[in-house]
Amino acid sequence: MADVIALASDHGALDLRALVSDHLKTRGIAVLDLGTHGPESVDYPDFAARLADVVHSGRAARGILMCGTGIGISIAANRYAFLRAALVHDVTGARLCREHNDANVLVLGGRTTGPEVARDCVDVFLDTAFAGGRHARRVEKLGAMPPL
Ligand SMILES: O=C(CO)[C@H](O)[C@H](O)COP(=O)(O)O
Repeated sequence: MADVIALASDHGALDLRALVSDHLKTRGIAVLDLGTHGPESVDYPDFAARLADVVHSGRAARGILMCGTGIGISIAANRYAFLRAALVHDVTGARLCREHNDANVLVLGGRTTGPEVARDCVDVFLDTAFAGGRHARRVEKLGAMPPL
């Protein structure tokens, strides 16, 4: 289901995740919401793992992750070799993470990024293609990096 976008966050980005979900649905994009579904304190690695599972199984091609800053959940997501998760704070980052890094996961901070910027970042992330060329060689090297 290449058109499905998976979403997941911890409690630090509940409002932003709801906003992003609504925005995606307004664009006609199918959303697979992986939680968290309440305000209780949870652990962001668990939600990166949920998203990794659905991307790995092919239930979603791309995802958007959020935590308070986006930092912890991006660290967690990038433990999975098939995820290229980019923590972004502006539309330039959202564009370049697609053009240069072929990022398949956008990461936003629920406590650091406002709604307008977040919506713009989502749109640019979804609408920008990987540029390939010299960047393809580098992305291939990312995928081939052995664990030490
Ligand atoms: O941003 C985060 C990780 O990078 C988390 O959302 C944040 O650390 C959660 O903090 P707290 O338990 O104090 O709500």
